[in-house]
Amino acid sequence: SQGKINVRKFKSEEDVAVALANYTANLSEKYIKEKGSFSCVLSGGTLIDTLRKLVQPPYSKKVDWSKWLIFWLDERVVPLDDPLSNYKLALDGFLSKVPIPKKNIYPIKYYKSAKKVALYYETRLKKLVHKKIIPLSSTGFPKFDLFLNGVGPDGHVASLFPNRPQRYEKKRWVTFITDSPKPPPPRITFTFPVINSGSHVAMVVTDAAEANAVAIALGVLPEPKPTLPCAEVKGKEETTWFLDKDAASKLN
Ligand SMILES: O=C1O[C@H](COP(=O)(O)O)[C@@H](O)[C@H](O)[C@H]1O
Repeated sequence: SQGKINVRKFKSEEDVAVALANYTANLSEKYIKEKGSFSCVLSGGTLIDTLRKLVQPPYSKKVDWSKWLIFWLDERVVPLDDPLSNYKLALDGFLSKVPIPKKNIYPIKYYKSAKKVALYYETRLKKLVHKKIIPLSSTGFPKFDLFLNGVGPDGHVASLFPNRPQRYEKKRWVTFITDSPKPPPPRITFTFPVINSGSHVAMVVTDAAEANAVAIALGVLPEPKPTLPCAEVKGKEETTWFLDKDAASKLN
């Protein structure tokens, strides 16, 4: 079973950034108290900029960064120092600003072959589950504490796109795509069974370009068949949509 869905609407992107910092800092405190660590899965795109308040006081002071574990929702198959890399984006905009131990950051190693990159990350995750660094959910997939997801204008989430088969993957933890409609074409991505085994999922959307996708996902506009990938995201405890005025503009 999946958890409840919350929709939080804000006047501006700035207000979303503040609320997201508060929400993430509170969850970090809760999980560290309960289990001694906090696993956080980062997407690329605009999300990293929306996280900017978290690395500033008062939030940055409240968080025990030494207990954070960082993973990626998806990655572009490019070297880690390439401007298109989601790792580089997170490093420059977030990770370089807070004292998360290097050993707790799990970048997705680059190989030329997308298939090899996906296999590498899945194998790495399986080892972490075996060592009990990440727990296994009753679903048989790893259980992360928080997913911080963005949404694309076409309704994609992670690198799971509307007209691509990866969104239907049921067995693998990580899969790959070589013809992503959004550049660059080769990417790897967590699959839906992994995302939907996560405890908390934040869907962070701050652009008018995504307003239609948001309204479809939240049942205000009719769903296409098959529905959009972003409509299929549901965390085990809760899914919280953080929307600014523009992203929420088609909800009323
Ligand atoms: O390509 C990607 O796009 C999505 C959405 O990005 P946004 O810029 O529209 O927020 C992102 O979540 C994903 O991680 C990224 O690889």
